[in-house]
Amino acid sequence: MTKELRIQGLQKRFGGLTALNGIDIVVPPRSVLGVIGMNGSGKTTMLNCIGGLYRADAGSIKLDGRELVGLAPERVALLGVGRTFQVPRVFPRLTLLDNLEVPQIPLGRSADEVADQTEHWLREVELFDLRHNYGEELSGGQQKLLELARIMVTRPHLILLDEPFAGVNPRLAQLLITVIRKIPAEHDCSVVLVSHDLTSIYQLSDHIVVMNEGAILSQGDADHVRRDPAVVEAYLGA
Ligand SMILES: Nc1ncnc2c1ncn2[C@@H]1O[C@H](COP(=O)(O)OP(=O)(O)OP(=O)(O)O)[C@@H](O)[C@H]1O
Repeated sequence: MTKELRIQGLQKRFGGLTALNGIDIVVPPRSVLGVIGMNGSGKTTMLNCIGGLYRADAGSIKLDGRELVGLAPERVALLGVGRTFQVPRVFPRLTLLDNLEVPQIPLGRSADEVADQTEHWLREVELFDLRHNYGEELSGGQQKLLELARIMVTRPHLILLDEPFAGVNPRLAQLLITVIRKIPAEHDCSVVLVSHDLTSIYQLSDHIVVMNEGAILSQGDADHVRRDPAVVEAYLGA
């Protein structure tokens, strides 16, 4: 069952720089949260704190009441949080089949279940015909699709997508949008989507958070955020 993500008072500093300055966000079950903001506003840092790559200095991050702050990335992953990266991290020397089978090893699934999940997700991202190819043979956009499939085979409760559309050609970007849109309802999983691609964010998100210098500048649905004078000013300049 999908779980609620509740972030309260999240702070992260790097030396004298405050990258996150008291962030409060709730991501309800089966929803898509879009996160936008200028370069350096703290979007990736927030994903890194949720995923356990960075330890927050203050605040809490709870997945259905379970505190994630202080857990190692592997523990967070085992609790059902999947993560993709700005530069996709597929296994370059493994076939696509192996890329999707490896993450299922710790889950103790039967061989049939592993094969079913693998085939399902390779078809979903339209890479099944390339299943015997190596990760490194894919284009950058195909690698982003494979990376998404690789976290989805674990049946996560929450996925964190960092710039999934960056450097992806329009056809594959549209396929990514189609796949991401179905995830909450069909796979009972919430999505936190960080992107500079406002059109995709507006299309996909139930709720949008606009970050600025480590704080939340605005939040609401697409209509609210698009019209918020503070957002217009931040994006278009005063
Ligand atoms: N590991 C780190 N060490 C030091 N400073 C860091 C580290 N990670 C991030 N920062 C700093 O924290 C601030 C927020 O960075 P972050 O990458 O979270 O921003 P972002 O909104 O994701 O930016 P972009 O849109 O460019 O990816 C920046 O000033 C960045 O330089």
